[in-house]
Amino acid sequence: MSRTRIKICGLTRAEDVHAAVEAGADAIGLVFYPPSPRFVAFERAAELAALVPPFVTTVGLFVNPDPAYVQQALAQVPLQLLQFHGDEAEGVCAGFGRPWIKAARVRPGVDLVEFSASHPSASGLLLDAFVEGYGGGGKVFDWSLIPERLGRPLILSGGLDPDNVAEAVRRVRPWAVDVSSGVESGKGIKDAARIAAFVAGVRNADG
Ligand SMILES: O=C(O)c1ccccc1NCC(=O)[C@H](O)[C@H](O)COP(=O)(O)O
Repeated sequence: MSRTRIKICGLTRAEDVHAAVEAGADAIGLVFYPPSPRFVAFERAAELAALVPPFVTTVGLFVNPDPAYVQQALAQVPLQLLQFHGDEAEGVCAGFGRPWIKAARVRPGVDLVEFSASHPSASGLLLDAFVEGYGGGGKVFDWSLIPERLGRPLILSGGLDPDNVAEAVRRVRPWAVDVSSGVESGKGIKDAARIAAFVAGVRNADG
């Protein structure tokens, strides 16, 4: 079994990028959704992305973006992967010539098999809890709603933190986990000790 990959999302400060990389994160997420408290403008995002070493992936997160806005981001920030966290259709997500993942906002009644089938060229599916305001809500969803086979890499998110991530990894065995608020001391302010504890929890579950 390969190790569980780890993405730390919603970074806004240089010290948080360093903390994530030092702790062993595989990816960092930059939020390009202006209403979010974790939003970063392109200039700032480019500064943060410049701190990311080779073999750590920089992910750009969008919510129902105007395609021109995504193109601007790609022109100004070295993003290796796009994350669509709204209601974007396959045709929109696939239109940028970059690998992308699609977030499903999970609540009872959501058909994840159908959701997966309707985004066939996504590199992976990120499962997040349904919250008002799209994401980063720190809410856990019922993991038993995840079907046995979704046919593509699964990124588990939604309310993960240093205390519950080991159990989440053991129960779901996702390809990767994604965390934002669970490693924060305030909205958009990451806590280095919590990031390190989160990574340790994942490694503990990996065995
Ligand atoms: O972080 C935000 O503010 C945000 C806003 C709109 C859509 C998505 C957003 N964040 C998503 C994430 O940070 C993660 O991919 C994931 O949802 C985990 O969030 P959390 O439950 O806070 O750990």
